[in-house]
Amino acid sequence: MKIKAIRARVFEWKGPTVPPQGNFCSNAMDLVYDNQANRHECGNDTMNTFRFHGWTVVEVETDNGLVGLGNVALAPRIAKAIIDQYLAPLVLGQDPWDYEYINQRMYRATQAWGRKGVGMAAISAVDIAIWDILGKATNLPVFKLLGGRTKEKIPCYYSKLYRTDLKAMQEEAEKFMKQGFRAFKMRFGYGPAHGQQGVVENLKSVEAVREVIGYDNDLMLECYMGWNLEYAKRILPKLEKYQPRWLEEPVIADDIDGYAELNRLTSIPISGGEHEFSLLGFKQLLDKRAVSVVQYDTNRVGGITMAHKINALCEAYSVPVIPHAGQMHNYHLTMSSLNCPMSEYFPVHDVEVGNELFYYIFKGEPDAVNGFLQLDDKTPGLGLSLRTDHLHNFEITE
Ligand SMILES: O=C(O)C(=O)C[C@@H](O)CO
Ligand SMILES: [Mg+2]
Repeated sequence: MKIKAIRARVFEWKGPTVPPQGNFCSNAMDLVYDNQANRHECGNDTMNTFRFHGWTVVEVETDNGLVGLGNVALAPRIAKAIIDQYLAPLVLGQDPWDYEYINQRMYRATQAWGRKGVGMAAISAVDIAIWDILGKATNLPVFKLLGGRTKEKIPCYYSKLYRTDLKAMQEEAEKFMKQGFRAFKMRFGYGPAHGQQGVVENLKSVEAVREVIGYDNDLMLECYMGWNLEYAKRILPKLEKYQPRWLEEPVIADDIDGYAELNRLTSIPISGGEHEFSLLGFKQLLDKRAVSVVQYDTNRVGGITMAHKINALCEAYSVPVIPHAGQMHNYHLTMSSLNCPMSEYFPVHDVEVGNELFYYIFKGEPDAVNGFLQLDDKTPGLGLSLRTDHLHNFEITE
């Protein structure tokens, strides 16, 4: 079997979106938009550079007619250019079963500029498509090629609860508790740029959600790189009484020593990884004990080939892996490893940040039932196909 064609298309959402509300998610840009002077630059939406309204869909085709689907949501137009200009010539003509060799070719050929960020994301999309082909070629789901079924079904945590008004957050938590979720991730809205008032607001939101979900459900706290070490050290002791399962991305991904200091500082496990890339990138995080939960995203880290290696590495360090975002490319890794206890799960909803666009592009994603996800033993490959019913809302670049 040989790879005969690779097609990368950018799907950009032009349909209706939920307008951002100020402070709905603390993030790395907060510190460059102070509260008053220049927030108008971002239309009062400091998260505006962290939207995922464009996705690159990759189709890899073999000489015996199999087509594998891959995806990438970081800098989609750049990812397409990387795939078209740099990766496709390395992959065309190769046997998809030589997936390790192919992944190494793409990774090594782009070392000068691609070992972090969109270079790795582009590699991920091609690699994911190759694994989809391998599943289709063997008539097996991808997880059966990685280690098989390690769980009867996958526990998942409800992930949204962006910072809106506290009553709305409580109603949202209530609604999804009733749907059977037993774990919830919420977003902080404030960070160092908002002073002590922001600290109080952050604590109020955690209090409000705990009030609804109680203490026999898991609560995870998402900072999305919006704090710094000083602020995190100040607020962490105040958060301990809420017993969060983890505190996610308190500082920017490059501040690995900051992660490690916080991870040693309190009883709250620090999590991260959705902005880390490659096997050796995660070795660095683990060697420094920077995180207690690893959250790579398979469509960023280097694909299924790389994620499978990172799963083994994390197992050796006894650090659990709970991949970022859920989505099918991650579910197969989670199903196939005992060291992956659960998945993130975004509900299907109107387009907002854009993580939810996955549901508008692909068919086949499992719905959460009572806080669990199921993968089918008989569905070959990833189990995804392209939807046609939302195409009218996308601008597609070939
Ligand atoms: O789901 C996550 O962990 C994310 O970081 C999503 C991002 O959009 C911030 O909520
Ligand atoms: Mg996150």
